Amino acid sequence: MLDSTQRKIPVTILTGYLGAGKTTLLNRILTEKHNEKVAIIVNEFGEVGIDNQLVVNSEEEIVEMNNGCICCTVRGDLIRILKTLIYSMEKGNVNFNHVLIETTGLADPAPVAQTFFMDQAIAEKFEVDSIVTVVDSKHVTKHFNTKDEAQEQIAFADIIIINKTDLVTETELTEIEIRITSMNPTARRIHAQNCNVNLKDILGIHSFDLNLKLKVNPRFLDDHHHHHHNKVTSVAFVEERPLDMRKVDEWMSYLIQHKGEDLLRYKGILYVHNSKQRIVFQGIHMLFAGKADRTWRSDEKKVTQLVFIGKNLDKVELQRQFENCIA
Ligand SMILES: Nc1nc2c(ncn2[C@@H]2O[C@H](COP(=O)(O)OP(=O)(O)OP(=O)(O)O)[C@@H](O)[C@H]2O)c(=O)[nH]1
Repeated sequence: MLDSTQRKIPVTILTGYLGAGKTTLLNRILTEKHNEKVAIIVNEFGEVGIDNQLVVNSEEEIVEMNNGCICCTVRGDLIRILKTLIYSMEKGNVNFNHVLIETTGLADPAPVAQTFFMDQAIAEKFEVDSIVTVVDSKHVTKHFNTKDEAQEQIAFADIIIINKTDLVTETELTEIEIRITSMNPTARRIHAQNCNVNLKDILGIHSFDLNLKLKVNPRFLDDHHHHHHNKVTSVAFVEERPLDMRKVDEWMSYLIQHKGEDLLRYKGILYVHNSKQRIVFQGIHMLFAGKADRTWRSDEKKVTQLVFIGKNLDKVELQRQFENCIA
């Protein structure tokens, strides 16, 4: 049980634009050895939760929040979840000494961090350890001038993981680094591939400094957040009939060619005809990969779950194209 003499529970806020590598980092935290026992809160933008199915099996406590963006509509949920976690720990039902919040790729981290200062009960039990922002080297230059969220995530970070360095040249990487430094000169920058960072560099580092955040945003502690995600919407499909993989591939080629710019993120688990394995489907703009994942378990329902996040998404058209892929 926590009392006032005990240290507060450190909280890592994990941000990064859509597809940057947050779940990849989360899986490292869940599988690699470190001293923390981490309770995880995962928030996704689409109404169908895919990430929870891409997270490795582990004994850690994982709570999903799928009904809105953590920085806007579901901040109340976040407070409730944190209070429930404390209550469950005090009852001896769960055990953790660190909390990690994976935000949606569109979340502004400031209001999430603000939660830990504005709600007194939360502020008594928790403290922000750091804001860790994962950057997709391949796509970040697209976002520098257009995506407020991506910029806020960088500006507000304590640690910036410059990920996917395998997809860019040395020169491109230097340019990205210069740009990021100009946006946030104080954050520590770490280069990575598949977020292969030393977890000691990101967990339990006490690098969140409120005064520094107030310099970045003097209104950080004002409680009026109006964040409209720049007309980004999501479309999700859930289908129990198996899909024809050849048709899915054709559909993806078509979408990438015609809608690649607008498709910020698309991902899912596919139930494919004549395949014993789940097909995991991952896309960011024009970069798409579908690969065989684990075998379907006998105790689970085979079902396709697919989410598209982007601008100008035509739900009716996508629905028609998706239905055309049913085997
Ligand atoms: N080539 C390459 N691919 C990577 C790297 N890191 C992650 N990926 C891939 O990028 C895709 C997106 O990674 P995720 O970890 O799901 O990204 P995310 O930030 O959790 O995505 P959202 O939650 O949808 O915003 C996946 O297909 C990863 O395997 C990397 O360093 N290099």
